This record gives sequence, C-alpha cells and structure tokens, in this order.
Amino acid sequence: MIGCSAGPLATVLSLEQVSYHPATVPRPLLRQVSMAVRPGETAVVAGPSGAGKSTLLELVAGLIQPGRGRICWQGNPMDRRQRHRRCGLVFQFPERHFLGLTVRQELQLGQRRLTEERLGAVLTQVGLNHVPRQQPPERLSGGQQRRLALAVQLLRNPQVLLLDEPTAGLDWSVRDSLLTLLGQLRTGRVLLVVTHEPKLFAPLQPRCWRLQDGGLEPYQEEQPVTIKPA
Ligand SMILES: Nc1ncnc2c1ncn2[C@@H]1O[C@H](COP(=O)(O)OP(=O)(O)OP(=O)(O)O)[C@@H](O)[C@H]1O
Repeated sequence: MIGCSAGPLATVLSLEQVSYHPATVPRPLLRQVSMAVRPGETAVVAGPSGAGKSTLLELVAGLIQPGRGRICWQGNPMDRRQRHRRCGLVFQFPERHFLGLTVRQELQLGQRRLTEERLGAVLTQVGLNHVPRQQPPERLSGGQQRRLALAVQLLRNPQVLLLDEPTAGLDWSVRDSLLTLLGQLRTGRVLLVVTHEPKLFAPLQPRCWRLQDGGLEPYQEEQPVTIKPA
C-alpha cells in the first residue's frame, strides 16, 4: 500500500490532491484539495452555499469516490469501505431523514444486536436518557432531534464524525448546548464540520479551511475572547 505523504504520526485523517468532477457539471467541484488533521484536532471547513462542502463530506464518508487523489488514515489510503466504516456522517437537517417510528426504532435501524445497556449508554452520552424511548422522533425538540442523529452515528463507534451544518436552524441556546456536546464528543475522535458560519465553532478551537471555487485553503479563525476574572 502506498502511503500518503503526511507522516503517520503527524496526522490521522488526510486528503491528498483530491479532485471530484461529476460528468454533468462543466467545472470540477473540488480541485486537488489537500488537508491534514492531527490527532485531537477539530477541523472546520467553511465556504459559501454551493462551494462543495457536503460533497467533501460525502467523499470522506465513502459515499462517493474521488476522480483523483487519496483519502488517508494515519498515512494509509482508505478505500470506500474503509472510509465508510471509520466515519459517521450526520447530514444537514438529519431529522428529515429519520425512518424509525420511535426513538428506539431509530437507534435500532441497522443495529441488529443493540443491547438495552448500549442503547442507554448512547442516549446518556448525547443527553437524551430522560426521553421516552417509545416517543416518535418528530415529537422531539429540534435540539433533541440533532442529538438523536448524533446517537445513531455514535452507535457505529466512528473514529471520524462528519457534521454537515450541525447547528443550522437551531436557536442560540440550543445551538450552544449542542456545541457543548460536540466539545465532549471530540475526545478520542476527529470532528470534521462543514459550515458557512465558522465563527460559531470557535469554542471548539478548530483548525480552519476555506473552500471556494473548488480549492481549499487553510486560514486562522479568530479565537473567542476569554475574559479573566479580576
Ligand atoms: N454528482 C453531482 N452531479 C452534479 N452536480 C453535483 C453533484 N454533486 C454536487 N453537485 C452540485 O455541486 C454543488 C455543490 O454542492 P454541495 O451540496 O456540496 O455544496 P455545499 O457547499 O454543501 O452547499 P450548501 O452550503 O448550500 O449546502 C451544487 O451546485 C450541487 O448541485
């Protein structure tokens, strides 16, 4: 297996010269995109609507295949199956894709041997253990629905959580509590967030990239000002 150029100790997730050009569009959506995420880092990719942010996540998640380039874990290129196994993708507005009639059913989908213990543990992890498991997902609040979508992915034990506009459409207090949860979930895994509002994610102290016109450039997002007590 040919290793990606970023050293295995230096990075966990890396993209090397990744391009994606669907036949039906005149220009590539992604042109030789490279990024490297180090252990313990949270990555934020910002960009305007239509820049290709969701497409980037789909590539990393193994839902689609790049025309060129490689997506690596600890320096080793991953095929689609490996990417799919390693990554959990939470789509934008994930509540629109719920299929289960109850919270329990939503969590059981694709999890044939889900024990009560594991179900309880994941609901606790996302702060939903108090919610009745027979409750239909559509009766949950907006913030609770996002937490349920995270729980669905966490059951797969992903090393990479891919989050597409995770706070979109939530009011500020719900957004803040979701950000606190994301801060907890980044322990031991990589978070890769795409958003057109990168400032919101500053509390996670991420490394930032900007995606525009098919190219990806690193940039420094301003860190939140912490006021020290007098
Ligand atoms: N397989 C495909 N074939 C043709 N066009 C595609 C394909 N995949 C994505 N696109 C187009 O590429 C553009 C980028 O899509 P994408 O959803 O990745 O952007 P985005 O940055 O996530 O946008 P938003 O912030 O609005 O969600 C869109 O115009 C989309 O319609």
